[in-house]
Amino acid sequence: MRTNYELSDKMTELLNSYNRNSNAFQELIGEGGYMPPNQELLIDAISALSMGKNILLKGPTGAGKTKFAETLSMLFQQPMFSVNCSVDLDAESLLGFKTLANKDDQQVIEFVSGPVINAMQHGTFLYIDEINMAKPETLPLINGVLDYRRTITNPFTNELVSANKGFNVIAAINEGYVGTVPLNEALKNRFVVIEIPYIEGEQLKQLIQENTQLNDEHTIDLFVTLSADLIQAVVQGKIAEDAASIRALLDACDLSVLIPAERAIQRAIVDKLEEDREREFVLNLAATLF
Ligand SMILES: Nc1ncnc2c1ncn2[C@@H]1O[C@H](COP(=O)(O)OP(=O)(O)OP(=O)(O)O)[C@@H](O)[C@H]1O
Repeated sequence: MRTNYELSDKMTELLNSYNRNSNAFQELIGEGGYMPPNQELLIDAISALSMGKNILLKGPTGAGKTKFAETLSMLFQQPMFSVNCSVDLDAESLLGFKTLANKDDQQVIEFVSGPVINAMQHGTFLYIDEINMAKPETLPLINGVLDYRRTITNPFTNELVSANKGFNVIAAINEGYVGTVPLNEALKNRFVVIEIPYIEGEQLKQLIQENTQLNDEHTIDLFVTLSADLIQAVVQGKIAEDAASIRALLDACDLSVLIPAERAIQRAIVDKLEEDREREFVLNLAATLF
């Protein structure tokens, strides 16, 4: 495989174990904490990053996109600088800013690098979360960083910065979420897209067992069923996407250890919904299960 930088020993071990279909592959992924819904998703993300391509993790809220990025950063043994996008994101929060500093009793102007420049210079991963929350005019600033050039002329210092070996970009997008804007085509074009769906069934059961304090198997099974029903209701347009978030489900599982499950669901899932009919729908669902 042609790579833009040498794979770490751990990566080589990982790909070898995958090729041999060994359990070591599962164990290595397990260490990072992300539970992939299928192996293709994992292999495709690892392959793209190994070849120096940017990946765009696309999926609903609380589907594990950030967890996946952290797991990839662990697998590649690459620290990760992060940018959280919002409408306020500007060149300074991406690239850095100038400030006054004291050097040898003299005041000098220093440039403090932001996450993009830091990740490029250190040759590490850069995670851009909620990439479609940024104003459309902001991110094109880093188009050159994201394509074959892997460079940027820092507008604050006028220096040309080139990415060091190992620099890679992982972005996350939650399409259709309130406040998001469609991703600019030129920007989207610079990524390989990896869809991140919610995990379900046995995998979700295992995630609940490993990540919450709930250990009653029957109750866990009910939460797994609740999750499947919520996902279906989202697909049918009956409730907002947030209702099916695995993050919220894990909170409900935890709370149900100390308070009744229905109330746990109300606090963790129902009360975040905007409309009465959505809240009623989920409450009814919970009442039929618990
Ligand atoms: N497949 C999964 N494997 C491991 N953890 C998961 C998975 N899906 C969800 N989670 C858990 O759900 C919670 C939310 O995950 P995370 O923050 O990564 O989601 P996200 O997709 O980045 O959400 P958002 O779009 O809201 O930022 C975390 O506690 C995470 O561990």
